[in-house]
Amino acid sequence: MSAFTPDADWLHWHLSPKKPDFVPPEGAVDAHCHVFGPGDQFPFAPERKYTPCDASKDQLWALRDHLGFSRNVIVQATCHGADNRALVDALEHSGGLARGVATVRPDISDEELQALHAAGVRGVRFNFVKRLVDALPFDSLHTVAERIKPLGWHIVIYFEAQELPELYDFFTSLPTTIVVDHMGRPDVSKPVEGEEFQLFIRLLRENSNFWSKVSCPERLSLTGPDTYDDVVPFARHVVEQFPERVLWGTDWPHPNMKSHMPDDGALVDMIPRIAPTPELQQKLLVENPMRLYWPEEWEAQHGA
Ligand SMILES: O=C(O)c1cc(C(=O)O)oc(=O)c1
Repeated sequence: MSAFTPDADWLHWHLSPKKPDFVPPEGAVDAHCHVFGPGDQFPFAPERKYTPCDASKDQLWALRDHLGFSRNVIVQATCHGADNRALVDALEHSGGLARGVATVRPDISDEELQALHAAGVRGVRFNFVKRLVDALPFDSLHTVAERIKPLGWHIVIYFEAQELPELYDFFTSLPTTIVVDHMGRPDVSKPVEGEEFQLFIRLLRENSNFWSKVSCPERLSLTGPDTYDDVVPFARHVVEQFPERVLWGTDWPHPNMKSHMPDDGALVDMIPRIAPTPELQQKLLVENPMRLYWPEEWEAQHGA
């Protein structure tokens, strides 16, 4: 029994996802997923904006194996605030098959940063989605960016498309590799070639340090769960334009989904629609995440 009761409208993650028809290439990485608690072991943060159901590391490994993936990148969920204990515990019990993205405050000590690095953390997340966090001032974020840069870490940013014009200059002032969550959450009722999404494309085109996750059709789609058809042209465009700078993830356990809970196997089956060739699939699922999260291993096998 968890010490926490999930929000009344909380949707539990899918308990019996289908076995995907698409078989991921050997060594595929689910590069965006979370662990929640368990709450009685790793309490949710007092400042959280939602209380989820538990989603443990062992449940994540079971999903990884079921979907035919080999590794995970676990992103610190906002319900844990800057308390990275659940993340670190998962990384330390992953047998080297998971790496992490943490949330840190500007006053974190060098020792704490080193301990996160030793556990497998390779990035920090800056969240600009107002329903999820109280925003930190840009100065603090710059301080964090300068603190983590010497470790070779990158920054993951989460924002919604309508915020990009205002945040654009701040984003391009950051000094590391930047990974954008969920394609910057486009409004998919607007055209791929329209002004809003093209600003995001410009961000990637003009700044070679920017990467994108082509994840979360379940959050972005307006047409619904069967095929998520309306998201496909956006994701495919990004994969085809920037094949060396894209990542894919399940987003399990899908925090804050209200309309439905996706079947993770069906999400995997979307991959060939957004990355239609074996070459693109290999980059999206293996080469790119390995270069970013396990560079020493990748370079030892393939050269820099
Ligand atoms: O859209 C969301 O609600 C959401 C939340 C979180 C989180 O709470 O960390 O992470 C995500 O990737 C997406």
